[in-house]
Amino acid sequence: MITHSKIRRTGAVFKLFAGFLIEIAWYNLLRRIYGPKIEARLPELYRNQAIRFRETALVLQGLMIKVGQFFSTRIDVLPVEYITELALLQDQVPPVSSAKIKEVIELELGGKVEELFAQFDDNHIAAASFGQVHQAVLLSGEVVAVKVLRPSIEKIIEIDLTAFRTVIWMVKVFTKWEQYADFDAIYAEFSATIREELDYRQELANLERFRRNFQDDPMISVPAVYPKYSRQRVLTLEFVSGYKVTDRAGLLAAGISPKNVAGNVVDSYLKQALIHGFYHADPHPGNLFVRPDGGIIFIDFGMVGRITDHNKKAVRKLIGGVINSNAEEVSHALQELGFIKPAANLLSLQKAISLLLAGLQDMQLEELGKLKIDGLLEELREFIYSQPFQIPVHYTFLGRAVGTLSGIATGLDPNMNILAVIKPYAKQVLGQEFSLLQLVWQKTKKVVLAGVEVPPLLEQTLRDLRAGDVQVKVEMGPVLRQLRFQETLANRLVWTILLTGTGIGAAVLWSSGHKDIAVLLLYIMGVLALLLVNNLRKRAERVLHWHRHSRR
Ligand SMILES: Nc1ncnc2c1ncn2[C@@H]1O[C@H](COP(=O)(O)OP(=O)(O)OP(=O)(O)O)[C@@H](O)[C@H]1O
Repeated sequence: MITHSKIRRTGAVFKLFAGFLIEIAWYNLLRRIYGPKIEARLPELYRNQAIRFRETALVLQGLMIKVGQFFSTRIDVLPVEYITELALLQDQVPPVSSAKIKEVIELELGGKVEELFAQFDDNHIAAASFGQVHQAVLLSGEVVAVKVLRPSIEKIIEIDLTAFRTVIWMVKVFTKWEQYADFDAIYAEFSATIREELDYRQELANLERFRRNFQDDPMISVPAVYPKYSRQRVLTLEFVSGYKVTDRAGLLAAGISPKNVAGNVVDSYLKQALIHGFYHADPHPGNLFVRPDGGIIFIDFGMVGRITDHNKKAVRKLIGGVINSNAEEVSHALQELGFIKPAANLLSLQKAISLLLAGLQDMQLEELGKLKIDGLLEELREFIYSQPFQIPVHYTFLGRAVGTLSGIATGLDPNMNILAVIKPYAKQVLGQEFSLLQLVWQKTKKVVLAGVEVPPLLEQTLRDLRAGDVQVKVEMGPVLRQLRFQETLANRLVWTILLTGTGIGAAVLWSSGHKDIAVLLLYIMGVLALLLVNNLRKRAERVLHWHRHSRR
């Protein structure tokens, strides 16, 4: 039985993540003592953590399952041991009884299920983290998929969101990971997206918008919707079927070319991102069906992403800059898109970009055509980490979609030629009469025939490189440091209140017989004390560091 208790849910999440952080701190300490040989223990540590995460998620359900499923596709974020364990969450979500599901339907649609539908299958088709899907037949004879929110899921999710806020707070205080990501902004975006997913009216509107965007494209379709049978907690859709997009053998046996299917999927995403500015943000294989003609049916519009006109313009600038090998234009476009950290040194960055562009230019046309999407993503990721880049929060979902998509596309067509797929868009998106392929060829030819042509900025960069002068780093201004100092006092006060509060709470609960909760509070108090010590240590280190610097 899934618990609705705020204390128990928050306690379990807190305990799990506090355990993770302590283990990581312990590992780091061991590594400092014993050196790199200790790294052999990492896979085991990750596997154990992932198993504990999965087990807790299956007990708590709600947001934990969603988060686990979300990260199970993020090969770019989590180690493979995590991915393998979390992937099991896709098929292990415990279902709700059909009686409970029918109660929700009857409350929402205002009638008896037997009167609303000619048939309703008590066996579910899918039990997802937030909802459950059942097949049914309408009185008019259409076969439909009825998607129903789990009972009380909204309440559970609100509790879990608060628990995750606590985890973020813990990560911010206890680790230095904040330098890699703006956790507050990610939380804000994540919670807004999650709340949208809890309203099927929103999903219906998203689906209709997607349908309109693709009305002239015969290769992309979505199920019909039945608004009369849809409310906030119930969504009734045409029942669709098709081949699984990852079933290469099945597609081949049915005479469908996996290469064409991959082309259709990638093509539809280029349209979504570059032309419509509205994309399906959860393209996992279960949400795509392949039609017998190789076309794609998209389902599940709970999570969508939007790209503003301003950003679309910047993307065009970016593509133009890459094609013309104009590092200045590329860096400005990246800046407009929010990919450059505010304190970055733009000149150094432009130099780094011009190196990258020159690398692209040096590449033969054939090599460029053979670039595989996942290889490209890997290189891009390394580049992003080594430079003053940040991934703006609203691209977190696009990043995940692209990651999942590249897995699907390369699975279907390992030799996919990205240029051939992107080519038609270069013309449409840039609004100019030219062929990307021709342009790249011209550039490559120039380089190949005339020897290495070095643009002036690159020439300077190469000189700087030799002189060891290319360094791209983030500079934190003195103002920020000042602000941090002022935060310290307020933080101390919060710490004291938290520690005393938990202590008093534990004593009261113990004396009133709630020993298990009191023990949990004492546990929390212990972790808080550890955090406080760590926090004080970090501050002391920082003060010492600044003193040393200010004396220079
Ligand atoms: N219109 C439909 N026709 C046939 N099957 C459907 C339809 N809609 C949903 N399903 C089935 O139900 C499953 C879950 O549906 P959907 O992805 O829309 O729900 P969800 O709650 O958003 O799940 P998740 O969060 O796991 O993506 C699908 O993978 C599919 O098997």
